[in-house]
Amino acid sequence: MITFEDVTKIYEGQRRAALSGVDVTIDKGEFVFLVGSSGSGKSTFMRLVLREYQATKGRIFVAGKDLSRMHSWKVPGLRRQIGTVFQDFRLLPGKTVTENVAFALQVIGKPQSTIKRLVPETLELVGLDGKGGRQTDELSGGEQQRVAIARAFVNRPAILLADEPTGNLDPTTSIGIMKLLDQINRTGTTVVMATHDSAIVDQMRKRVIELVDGEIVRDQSKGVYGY
Ligand SMILES: Nc1ncnc2c1ncn2[C@@H]1O[C@H](COP(=O)(O)OP(=O)(O)OP(=O)(O)O)[C@@H](O)[C@H]1O
Repeated sequence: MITFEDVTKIYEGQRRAALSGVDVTIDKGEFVFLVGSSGSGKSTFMRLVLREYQATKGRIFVAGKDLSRMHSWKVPGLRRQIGTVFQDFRLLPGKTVTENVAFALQVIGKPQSTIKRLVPETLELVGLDGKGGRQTDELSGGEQQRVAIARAFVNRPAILLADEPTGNLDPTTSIGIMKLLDQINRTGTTVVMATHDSAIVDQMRKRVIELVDGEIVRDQSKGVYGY
């Protein structure tokens, strides 16, 4: 589903590589934690998958497509196959839960009938049944993250990228969010999650890829946060 072949990324004006010689394959349906200290390259990895940036060297394949050869007009199509979730939720202010989730389908031109069906179905899946009419700023952090996950998943993407999704949440709420991501993964969606949350990584026992200064130093199945 995601393959990096000897990928190096050097941002413009930088001397040091943000990612260096990264070789990795993430198969369809896998759940992978990306760990590493701040600045080790986790977000850069995700931005390359989304083709927010191009690799300086090497090749990246996502859902069978070579991103270095992809025309820019095809990038929106790529991103439709990838849901994203962030630490700071990034919901639309002044809009209800339903409006936030529906918006993701409206921008890709889905018919109203599909939106009417998919939004309540997805809100139920993420545990927000009955909360569609609420303003998102009235919700708890955990509930807001559920809205963000519903929005990311409503189009049933092949890949879900989560960058520190539990970073703003307390441990109990975080466990609920992880159960939800695990449930989404079990539907066949490939999940890649960057995190500093050692307790969660140790508890979930999924594949762990560790970056240090842009290089993969560990790739462990059923791994833990640190040795
Ligand atoms: N747009 C940019 N321009 C220049 N340098 C950047 C840019 N984005 C990231 N970097 C640099 O690339 C390196 C990797 O950063 P990246 O954001 O990928 O790390 P990270 O592991 O996600 O960190 P964190 O855990 O703090 O989110 C860092 O040295 C960072 O300063």
